[in-house]
Amino acid sequence: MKEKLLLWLKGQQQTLDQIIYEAAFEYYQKNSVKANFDFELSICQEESFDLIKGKDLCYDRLNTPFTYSLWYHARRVNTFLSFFADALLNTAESRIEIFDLGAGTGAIQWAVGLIISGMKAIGMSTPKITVINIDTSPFMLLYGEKYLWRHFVEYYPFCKEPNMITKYSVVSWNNPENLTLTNPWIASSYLFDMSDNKEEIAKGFDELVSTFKPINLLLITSNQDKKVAFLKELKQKLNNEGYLTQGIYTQNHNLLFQGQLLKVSKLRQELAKKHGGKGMSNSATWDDMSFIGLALTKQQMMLSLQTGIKLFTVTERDRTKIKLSVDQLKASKPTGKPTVILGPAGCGKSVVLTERIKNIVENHDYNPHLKILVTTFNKDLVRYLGDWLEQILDANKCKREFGKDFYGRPQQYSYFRFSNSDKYNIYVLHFDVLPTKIGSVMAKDLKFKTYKGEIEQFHLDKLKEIADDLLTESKLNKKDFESVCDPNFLFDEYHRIVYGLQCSTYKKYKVIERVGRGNPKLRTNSAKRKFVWDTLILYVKFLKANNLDSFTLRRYRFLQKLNNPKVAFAKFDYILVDELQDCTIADYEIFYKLVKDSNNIVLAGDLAQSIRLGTTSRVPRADDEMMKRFDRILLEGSYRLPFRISECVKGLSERINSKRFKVGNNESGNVINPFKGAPPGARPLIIYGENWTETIQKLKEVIMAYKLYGFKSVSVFERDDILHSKLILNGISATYETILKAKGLEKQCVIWSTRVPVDTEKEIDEFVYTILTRTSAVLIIVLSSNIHPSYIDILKTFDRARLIYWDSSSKSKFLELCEVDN
Ligand SMILES: Nc1ncnc2c1ncn2[C@@H]1O[C@H](COP(=O)(O)OP(=O)(O)OP(=O)(O)O)[C@@H](O)[C@H]1O
Repeated sequence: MKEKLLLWLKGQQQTLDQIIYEAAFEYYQKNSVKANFDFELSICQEESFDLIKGKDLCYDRLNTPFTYSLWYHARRVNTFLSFFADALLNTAESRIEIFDLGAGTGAIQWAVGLIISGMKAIGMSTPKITVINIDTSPFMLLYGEKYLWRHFVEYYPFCKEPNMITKYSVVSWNNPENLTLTNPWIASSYLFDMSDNKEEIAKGFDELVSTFKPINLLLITSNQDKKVAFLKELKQKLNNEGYLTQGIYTQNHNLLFQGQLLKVSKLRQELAKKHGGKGMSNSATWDDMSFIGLALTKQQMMLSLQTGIKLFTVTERDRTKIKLSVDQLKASKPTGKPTVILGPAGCGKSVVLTERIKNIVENHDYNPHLKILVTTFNKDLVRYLGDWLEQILDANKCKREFGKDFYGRPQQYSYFRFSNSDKYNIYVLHFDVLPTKIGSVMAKDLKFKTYKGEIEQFHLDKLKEIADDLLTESKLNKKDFESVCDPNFLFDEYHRIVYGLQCSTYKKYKVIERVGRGNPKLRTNSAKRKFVWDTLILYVKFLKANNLDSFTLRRYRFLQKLNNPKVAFAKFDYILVDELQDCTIADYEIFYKLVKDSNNIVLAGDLAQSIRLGTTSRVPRADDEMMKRFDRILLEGSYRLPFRISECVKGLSERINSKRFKVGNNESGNVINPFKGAPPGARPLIIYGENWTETIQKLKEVIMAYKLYGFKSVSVFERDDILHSKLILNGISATYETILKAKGLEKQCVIWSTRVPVDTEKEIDEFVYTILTRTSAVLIIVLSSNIHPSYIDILKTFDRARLIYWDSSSKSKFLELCEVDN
């Protein structure tokens, strides 16, 4: 029978060539009209050589599957035929579910479809087969389904349902229809080829094998020394677990199909003539010289599983479904010691904090006397933390109540009250409302100013006015003092040094070490320092005289009250703070005064996202007397950022760290590293348009194409209202964002517009880094012609192999800005 089947299969060579050609031709006709088609094609062609060079191919461009199918698809089908012919002829099962991990354009599905068509043709009965294609690239899966497979079943109609059921899933498969898995086989095609995280993927693969207990396993990898060595390690492990090696398939193995794909090669040559592209004119062949395959088998009890399959760890937004990692779990256990949890953007600090609260509450068995404060510096994050707590706390044992403003409108902050409790047990409050909500410090608002921006501007204008007047009066040399008259500098100096380091007297201020403040430098005891102090004193006097305050002044009054032994406060049993990078030493002092036992303070954050305090931010250190006993926990890897984006922005995160050392703050931030099991996702996209029409047109195309990654709306950073409204006018769902509002939160598609400079001079790196690390799926960077020089410096830190230029003008502009030869 095998001979007969092989003979039938051999006869299909030309038909398969024809199908790949037809699918590609249809794709070409539909897509070659696109403005960036030529550029895309040539880059995809160039990038496909990365595979040969042993580098990672990212599979995240529109045309990647098209060029891939014209070279690799046929080879892969050829590779898989021998294995599946052996396996299908030897099985007596009536149903088989094949999981193809790293399915790409679906070569396994083709091989299996061809074999069962052949078995049918020679009169054999065939099992009913379900193929579940799982891949990290939605582009590859889409091309496999909508082009290749659609044409394939026209020629091999036996492969339609019910004989063969095909499914496609990006990254993981949840078994949405509760399919009963009776006889799963698992194939992993080139899954362990990713250079950086193959160990982690192998770990996940091992878990899959023990969960699904597949009878047949097929592992395929590129035939390169390191990858073969890795495969051998894996083989050893699986052998130890009882899997027997059935066969090793290499290029020497007798491949069924030989020679050239004539139709496909002809198309390649036509494409080369019309569009160019390195190597495009080369003929495609059926030989596969570059793989090694390993088939394993284990006879075992069949299972009836209804579970799903997870290829990578995907960002999970539903708090109840998050399975914490071992490190996260460890960090979430209350230790009876003050704790600092540090880690890069998206490593799960907020997840850990909420889990720790749950543990505390459960350890105290929802005791109605328990009093916990959860606070952070961003209103929306306060809401988010409250939502997460609501999801994981026992709804039968506590209820949430939202705070209300003066007019009774619900606010983002909330409280949890346990059953049988006559007071709030958990306070989830924005830091800026602490003085008023728990310190009874009256807010002296600027009644005539409504918006936060307006209020801030009022303070800046006042500082400028006071500094200028003082300079004129004191007859100092204007030029020498210009830098210290900058109202932004004065505003920050007041918050970060005078309040932050609690310099209540000039005696202290004149000599204090202003760690991390950079320029302008103020020598101790200098005339400049005295000038700054006098200005700030006049400013505070002005506010007091006019019955006004600022958020810093309110905090200061709160701390004064806490320091006053005559004022009694009902203290908290536990205090947990998210985004510690926004805490000054004075803020830490507030926490110390508010907690009954300083062992019960937990702080979490990331100094690299320090957009308020910049390089002055610091975590409690061993040399701070009151903070000596802090346990430090470091979490690693970002669950939020797709692998490729982490790789791209790593240089920027390293630069932020080294900058801190340069200004004398030796407390380093956390360099971002992709979480090893994170899905690759798409690389950041670079777009440039000569004018608005061109920019919006390109953005529309990109958004349409990359929606495959699952986002519905885009988030426009930073303060670019024109871009935001133009997108809305063009029917694109978009939100207008500022990083002060969005820090600590995440968005599915971030657009960073480089058109508007951020309104801070010093923390640009931290600002932009925080913007770039908000995305959980897609990042689009829109270049502009008059881009701020600091933004150019940031673009220069990007790993260029980890960028997608949308078209040639976007590429030229990027390289021109970064002064790199095109
Ligand atoms: N173990 C996990 N499994 C799956 N998803 C996770 C896991 N841990 C965290 N996440 C997800 O990763 C994202 C980032 O988590 P979180 O907001 O806690 O990170 P963070 O360190 O606080 O980020 P930032 O520094 O930006 O504030 C969230 O969507 C969260 O649900």
